[in-house]
Amino acid sequence: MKKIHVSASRGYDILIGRNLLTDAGYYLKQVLSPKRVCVVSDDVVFPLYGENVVSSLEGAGFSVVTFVFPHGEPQKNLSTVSELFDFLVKEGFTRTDVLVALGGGVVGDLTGFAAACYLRGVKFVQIPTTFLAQIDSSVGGKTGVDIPGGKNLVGAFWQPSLVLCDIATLSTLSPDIFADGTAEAIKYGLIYDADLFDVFRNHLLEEHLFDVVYRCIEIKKQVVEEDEFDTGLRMILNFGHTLGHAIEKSYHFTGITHGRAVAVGMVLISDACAKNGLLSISDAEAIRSTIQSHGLPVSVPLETGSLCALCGSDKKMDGDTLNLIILEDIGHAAVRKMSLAGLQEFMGNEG
Ligand SMILES: NC(=O)c1ccc[n+]([C@@H]2O[C@H](COP(=O)([O-])OP(=O)(O)OC[C@H]3O[C@@H](n4cnc5c(N)ncnc54)[C@H](O)[C@@H]3O)[C@@H](O)[C@H]2O)c1
Ligand SMILES: O=C(O)C(=O)C[C@@H](O)[C@H](O)[C@H](O)COP(=O)(O)O
Ligand SMILES: [Zn+2]
Repeated sequence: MKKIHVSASRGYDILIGRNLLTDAGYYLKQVLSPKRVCVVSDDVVFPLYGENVVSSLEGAGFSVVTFVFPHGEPQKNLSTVSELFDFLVKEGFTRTDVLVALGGGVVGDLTGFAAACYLRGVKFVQIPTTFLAQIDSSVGGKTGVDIPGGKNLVGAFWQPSLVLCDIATLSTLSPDIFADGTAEAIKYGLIYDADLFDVFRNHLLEEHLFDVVYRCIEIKKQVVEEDEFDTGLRMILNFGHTLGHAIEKSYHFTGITHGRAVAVGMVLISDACAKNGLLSISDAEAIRSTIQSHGLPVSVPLETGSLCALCGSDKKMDGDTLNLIILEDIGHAAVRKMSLAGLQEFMGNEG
């Protein structure tokens, strides 16, 4: 097992290993001493891993209740959060009790947001079970839900108290859901680490899975420690997300997953960077073919112009100015300020 510590407004450890779920109670007890724990999960993950986690927590002396909701992005909304609040009140949860998010990014984002708000803040633990959640969403404290107006538009920065990253849980993922995580892992290579990108370009992920998970978390830790509240460097983690989120919103958060939408967003922006002379054409081609070769889409049947028009609700807007994440080279991202009309032009649309 390896450990990464994140120093943030509230510091915490990320434990990365295999078969950690069985000892979840032990690890939780090292950092927290609640009377009660609420395990929040979805209806796919809980039948697979819920019993193991609950019995480990009970074995460590915690009193455990469970809140399980239907899986999928459309459930990452205020109505599910409200049901969770009602459940916690009914169960008499107090400020010293703890929420445990067992699942993918949907469960983690929603549980973290509920933890940030319930009684003005209770502690929570992340037990991510998708590739995406292990390398990205469980780390860094961005929590939140979607509203019809846009992706993750309601949320809070609320760091977990512990992250248990059990690589063994990835064995039950379908190839499609695994590929969603690959999109975010490729993102880290593109924005921060050209050698990491080469792992994907050369199809070495399977044999280096543990190292890739570790490296992605390490990159996220470094970025978050420098800019926890997303006012500068952290924006690079949003590479491909401005258009990706617009795609998700166009599909009303159903029919395309976050990882796939980000994959398309990264290809569209890389191509635009090449057209605008910021990135070489050969790099843009390598990005497209690498993403495609990992079972991810590189286009959607939507007009880029209409996607750009949806970018006004991007959280990187500053008044009328968008902070767009661009690539200057594989491994090097930058922030470029532009208006929404400028974005249309950058993408090769006149409006
Ligand atoms: N907070 C952040 O920093 C951050 C970062 C990236 C993404 N996100 C968010 O994460 C969400 C996407 O997360 P995701 O891709 O994990 O999707 P998800 O949580 O919807 O999980 C995908 C599917 O996999 C199933 N699943 C989960 N673990 C499994 C396992 N071990 N075996 C079999 N099935 C399993 C789930 O039930 C679900 O049906 C999006 O809402 C995105 O906005 C947040
Ligand atoms: O942690 C971050 O910062 C990220 O941008 C990671 C992204 O992969 C993630 O999808 C995040 O939720 C997007 O942030 P948002 O602020 O645009 O909602
Ligand atoms: Zn993302």
